[in-house]
Amino acid sequence: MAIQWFPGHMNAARKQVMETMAKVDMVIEIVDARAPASSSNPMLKQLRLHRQRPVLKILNKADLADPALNKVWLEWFRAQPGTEAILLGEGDKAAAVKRIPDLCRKIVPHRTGGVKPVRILILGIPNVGKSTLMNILLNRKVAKVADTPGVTQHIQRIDLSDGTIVYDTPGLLWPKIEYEEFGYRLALAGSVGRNAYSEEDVAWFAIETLTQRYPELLKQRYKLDSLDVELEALFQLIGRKRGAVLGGGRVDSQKTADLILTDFRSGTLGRITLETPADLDNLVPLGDEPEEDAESDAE
Ligand SMILES: Nc1nc2c(ncn2[C@@H]2O[C@H](COP(=O)(O)OP(=O)(O)OP(=O)(O)O)[C@@H](O)[C@H]2O)c(=O)[nH]1
Repeated sequence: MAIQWFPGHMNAARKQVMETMAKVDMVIEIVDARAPASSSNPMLKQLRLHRQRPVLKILNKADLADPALNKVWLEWFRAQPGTEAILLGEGDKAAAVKRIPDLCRKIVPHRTGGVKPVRILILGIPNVGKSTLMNILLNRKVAKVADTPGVTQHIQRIDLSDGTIVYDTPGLLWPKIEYEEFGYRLALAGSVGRNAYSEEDVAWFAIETLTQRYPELLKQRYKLDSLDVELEALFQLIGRKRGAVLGGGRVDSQKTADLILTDFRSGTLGRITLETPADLDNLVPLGDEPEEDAESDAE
């Protein structure tokens, strides 16, 4: 089934981004530190190969991500050709953001003679925290800060007082999701519209991921003695523990899903990163999965 996760207006924005890429010296891509690979735009890799632009990866919301994996991802990105990377979200964010223009001048030293300004394209998926960052960077309210994905709309050229030129783009997804788990991780992080994935499916994905990667955090938050039950039973148990119960004693699935997603997104569950660089070796592109269903149908 095709997933409706790519709103129509993003097509126009995508074309604009490709054109703007030709005018800039470098790219800043803001990714979600909780899912740094899933939130990286695959289009950017292709465009950069073509145009050879260096990139600064900003791993934002680092305060919500696993501190040990923050370090791992930082090193991993830095090992990629033409790539610098920083964490953002822990500690003094304003101070860290204000250092970004200097860092950009180091990344493109041929522009730093003072004659020509450094031109930067800023990219990031919806809800990754781009507006928040831009507001600090520009030191004035130019963009709305909101929780709803896709609020920012047009590419804006902004000239900073130090001569840097910033092209700010709307929160952007890409037309085709490459891997199923990438889509779920983005949905869990709150960057994909609610019409793409059901909240219940995303909450199930959250619990499944947590049982595998952060079982202790899951047990602690929901006061669970053991996780040694089927996923469905675990979901029900969490609903009961959190009081999401309907009149007849049935668990309110929608409310349970909502509670789990809110707990994850707010950091109440703890500092969680949904993927590691090692996971990248085991991905199966969507459409290339082994046809188990076809076999079982034939039986
Ligand atoms: N915990 C945490 N929350 C953050 C951080 N940066 C942004 N946020 C929150 O993330 C949400 C989205 O931030 P925005 O700045 O509106 O994100 P955006 O990328 O501009 O979103 P779009 O307009 O949808 O493209 C807001 O609730 C912010 O308060 C961060 O570093 N840590």
